Amino acid sequence: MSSLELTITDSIGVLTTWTLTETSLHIRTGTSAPSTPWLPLRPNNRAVTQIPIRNVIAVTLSSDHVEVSYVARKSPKSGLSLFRVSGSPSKEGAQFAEQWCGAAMAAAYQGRSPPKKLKILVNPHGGQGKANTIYENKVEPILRAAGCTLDVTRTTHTNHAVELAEDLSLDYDALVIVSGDGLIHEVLNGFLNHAQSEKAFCIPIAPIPAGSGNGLSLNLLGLQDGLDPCAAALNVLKGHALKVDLFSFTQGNQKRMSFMSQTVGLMADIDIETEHLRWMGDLRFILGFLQSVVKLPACKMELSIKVAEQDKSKMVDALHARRNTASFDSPSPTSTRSEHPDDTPGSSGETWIKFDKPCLWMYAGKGPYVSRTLMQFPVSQPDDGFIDVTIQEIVSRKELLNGMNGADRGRCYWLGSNHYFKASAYRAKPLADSGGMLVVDGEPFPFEEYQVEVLPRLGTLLSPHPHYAPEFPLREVKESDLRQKT
Ligand SMILES: Nc1ncnc2c1ncn2[C@@H]1O[C@H](COP(=O)(O)OP(=O)(O)OP(=O)(O)O)[C@@H](O)[C@H]1O
Repeated sequence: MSSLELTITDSIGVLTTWTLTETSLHIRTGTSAPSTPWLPLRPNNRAVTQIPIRNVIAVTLSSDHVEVSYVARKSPKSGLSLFRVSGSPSKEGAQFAEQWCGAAMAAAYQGRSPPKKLKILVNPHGGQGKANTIYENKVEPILRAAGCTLDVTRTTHTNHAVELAEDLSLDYDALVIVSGDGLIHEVLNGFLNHAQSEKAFCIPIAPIPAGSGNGLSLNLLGLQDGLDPCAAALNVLKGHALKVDLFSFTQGNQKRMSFMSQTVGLMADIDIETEHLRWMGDLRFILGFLQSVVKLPACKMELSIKVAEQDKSKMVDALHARRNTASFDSPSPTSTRSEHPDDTPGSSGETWIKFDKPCLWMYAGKGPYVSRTLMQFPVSQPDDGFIDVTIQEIVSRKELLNGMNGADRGRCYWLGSNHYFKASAYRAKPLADSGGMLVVDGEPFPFEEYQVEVLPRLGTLLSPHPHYAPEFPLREVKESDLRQKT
């Protein structure tokens, strides 16, 4: 597309030029000045405002009035906010203005339409208890500017989201969840019991970070945007459907869904024991970690893991290969039954291994970040058909603290005492004399025998990228370096 220029007189009578290119919208008032991509337009500002086209939310034309809504940063380090700029095209330009607005919307949404009908769940109890304010002040104005129809429910009790998801109408374009990871867990479990379960799992879920860990949002949007509700709202409008593997979690005769993690041992203790510090946001996990290191509790359990890969270098190579070739594809219903029913050891080149040494923790899951401070699964991929299973051997307090330095960049991946497997299934059995906790997607479960199987590509999320956003830039770090340079 060659650039399209529209001349507009703004509300205070200043002549401006709006130039549309394939990648951005430039708004020039008066003489040009150095381009400042993050600068919002202010009256009498003579600079050029350069808006990435992805940040444009709506372009409307009514009688002789053109309005552009977009998100931008007030400063390079701040989060995104909603801005509007408007004015009147010259009389001769009225017809061209219509053409220009159509082209701008087509560029802004890459030829697609913004979602029309959204179901929104707001959990007033999530994280620091600010979900309502976050939704009303930041998210709703952006979704309204894009012309979406919003059907909002505030959850009133635990499992309310399960009940809502069980009966969810299938005609929503997306389900927006203003909370943390716990509410997403509830929604997926509601879908499991939906009368048209497979279709329900095709409704794309978009998280808006208003919980404590917000792991899913961090994994979809990255560290800079993952905790920014406006960036997450932009993802609701612009994200593509990304198919992700989910997990079937079976305990006794109870089957549930898990999408993010299961953990036992020290990491589980932290999650539960810092519950009352929810007001601290994700800092509660660091505080909990330091408290737990003093106790250094050992966890005794028997693990059987159906391993497909355990070579750490090969897993990194596979991750980078996937990032280079990933693309979006159209979602199709996927069976809720496991594709790995065959428990025969060695089936499909996979081998069951046993691990029963006491350990500090076992953490299994999908998505690099479980919270901003912990990249627990750096080589995780959305739909490789595997769950990443990690086991931290018992090490000294000093070694543990050293090893966790750089945990936000996945540095402990390379620790020799951190066993890392790509698996299609695993079973965990707590040993009789051991008390302990089991946490699934951040929620407490009975510390009893359970098993997990991967359900390939069952879930659907909205994502700006066809892969997880966070990068794992660390190549192999020598064990000695891990010990010394911390
Ligand atoms: N109105 C409510 N009152 C009390 N609890 C609620 C209410 N609505 C939902 N819940 C419960 O709040 C819990 C916490 O929600 P969620 O996990 O989304 O936030 P979080 O724990 O702060 O974030 P994260 O899981 O990202 O750390 C969920 O288990 C959910 O069942």
